[in-house]
Amino acid sequence: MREYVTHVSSESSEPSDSAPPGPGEDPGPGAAVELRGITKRFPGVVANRDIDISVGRGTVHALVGENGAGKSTLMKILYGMQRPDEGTISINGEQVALHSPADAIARGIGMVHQHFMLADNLTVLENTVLGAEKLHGIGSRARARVKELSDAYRLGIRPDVLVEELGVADRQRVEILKALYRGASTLILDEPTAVLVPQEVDALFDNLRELKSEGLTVLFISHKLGEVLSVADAITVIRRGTTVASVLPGETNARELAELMVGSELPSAETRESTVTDIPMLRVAGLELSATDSDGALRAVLDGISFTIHKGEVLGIAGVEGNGQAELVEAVMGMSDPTGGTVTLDGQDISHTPTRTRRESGIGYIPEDRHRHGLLLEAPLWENRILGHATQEPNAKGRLLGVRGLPQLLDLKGARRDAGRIVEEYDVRTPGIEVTAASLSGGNQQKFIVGREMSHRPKLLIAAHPTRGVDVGAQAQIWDQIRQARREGLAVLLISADLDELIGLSDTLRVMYRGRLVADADPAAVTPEELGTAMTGGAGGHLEHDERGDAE
Ligand SMILES: Nc1ncnc2c1ncn2[C@@H]1O[C@H](COP(=O)(O)OP(=O)(O)OP(=O)(O)O)[C@@H](O)[C@H]1O
Repeated sequence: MREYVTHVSSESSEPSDSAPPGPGEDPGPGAAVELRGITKRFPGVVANRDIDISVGRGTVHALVGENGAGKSTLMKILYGMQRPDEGTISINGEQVALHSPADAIARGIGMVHQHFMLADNLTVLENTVLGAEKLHGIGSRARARVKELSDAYRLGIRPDVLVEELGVADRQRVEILKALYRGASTLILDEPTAVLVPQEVDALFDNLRELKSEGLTVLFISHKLGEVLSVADAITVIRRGTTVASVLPGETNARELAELMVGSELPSAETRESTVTDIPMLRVAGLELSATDSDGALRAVLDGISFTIHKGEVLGIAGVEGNGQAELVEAVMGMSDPTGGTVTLDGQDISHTPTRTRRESGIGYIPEDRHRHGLLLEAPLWENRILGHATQEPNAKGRLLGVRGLPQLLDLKGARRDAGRIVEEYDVRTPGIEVTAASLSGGNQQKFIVGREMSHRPKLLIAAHPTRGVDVGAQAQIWDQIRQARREGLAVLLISADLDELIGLSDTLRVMYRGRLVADADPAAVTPEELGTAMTGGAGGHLEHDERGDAE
């Protein structure tokens, strides 16, 4: 295995003088990517400041840093989506100007975004060649090339399957294949493990090692420091827009990395203490929902779901994405119309009440898709303070007018003031509350949503992936906030792909598989691997399997 690791130092900031390789020529050792003195300014923010990174060809290079540190901006610059204000980009020793992703692709840069960009109703093969070639009449050459790439990198691609039938891990492999098909020799992956279960993470890392052994270069962003240490050959730490260190995984550990990222020590984890009462807060009984498959068959997406969450209890639901968790959340929030079953909140049957009423009755909601359900991306932050809470203080004033459909008067000053408070208390890194939600980094958007939802002191918090995309420091802070509220009686329905989060926060853990709750696990005893097995339909370990899936 070849390893090229460059430390950020004065010597390494010398410009590379190696000539670009000719077509088909072995590029030999050297840097696949060199970024020198990259600076990028947005109004009120310097997102990247004099960044230096050298990524060795044929290595896996990780980029870590707290939320808003500037990682995504830097990767967007390398993928031609943003132009730097200063600095140079060299690819395989040649200085380049990238005006668009097409330029980057032509230079052998591929990117797999966090939100996949595949067309559900097309096959894997069609998705792979889409954009690179005309779709009608995909020739046998394209098919052969897809198979060849899939075999060479052991991606296990089935070309004729519809993408909608694939799970998250398979979709990710299609995205990787798609980049390889376009000739990528350097792959950028943005938080690739955020949505994978442990077994899938292992499989992805095998794929990355395979790519590396064939001479490809991988550059990835991650907040999961344990994973970074296990797969990367080199790690660059970015803090407040600039590179502060480049380290070797063998010479550091997660704590040290976290300290480099945040510039201070991390809060230590809290010990487990139970605050569960015997007062039911949310009772879900016999929830049923069906959906029509692509072949026209009716399939149960919620199949007799029953559970109770008490005051002071966190009920965690483990499951591979797409097994009904999203539908369960929508049903409890009143965003869908289940065909059977009841939802009771604090003794009130809310099965047929609209979402707004449910929120007003005390449900806080951290949605899975923050862009679709959590934020108005083009609106300023203070307006986002109002979203979902337009009839509640501090966003509304006066009494209800009693006229149907007329809300209270909006209290814009109140909303502004409180948005400022959330920014302060939840350490949302932003130049102010007047900027759009879209201009915040992903992790900072998430912190704002968590702050907003916790501000209304909900009785029940529905938290879908509450710390997805946030850095380790902010994650510890959000966990503390949830634990603190739980101590004061909050009930939480927690859906998460982060098994450490599920195990660490939950008082009760259940596994969802194909629309049913199929197993119970003791959070104090179960391991992430055992949970991962149950989530993919397996049995064993510290889990009690429930044949009917409706133990209530
Ligand atoms: N289009 C934009 N307009 C204005 N500001 C922006 C824009 N994109 C990013 N920023 C700002 O640049 C800074 C860096 O953001 P970036 O998304 O690169 O951070 P990140 O390290 O990827 O964070 P995270 O881990 O939360 O994804 C942040 O302060 C962000 O608010």
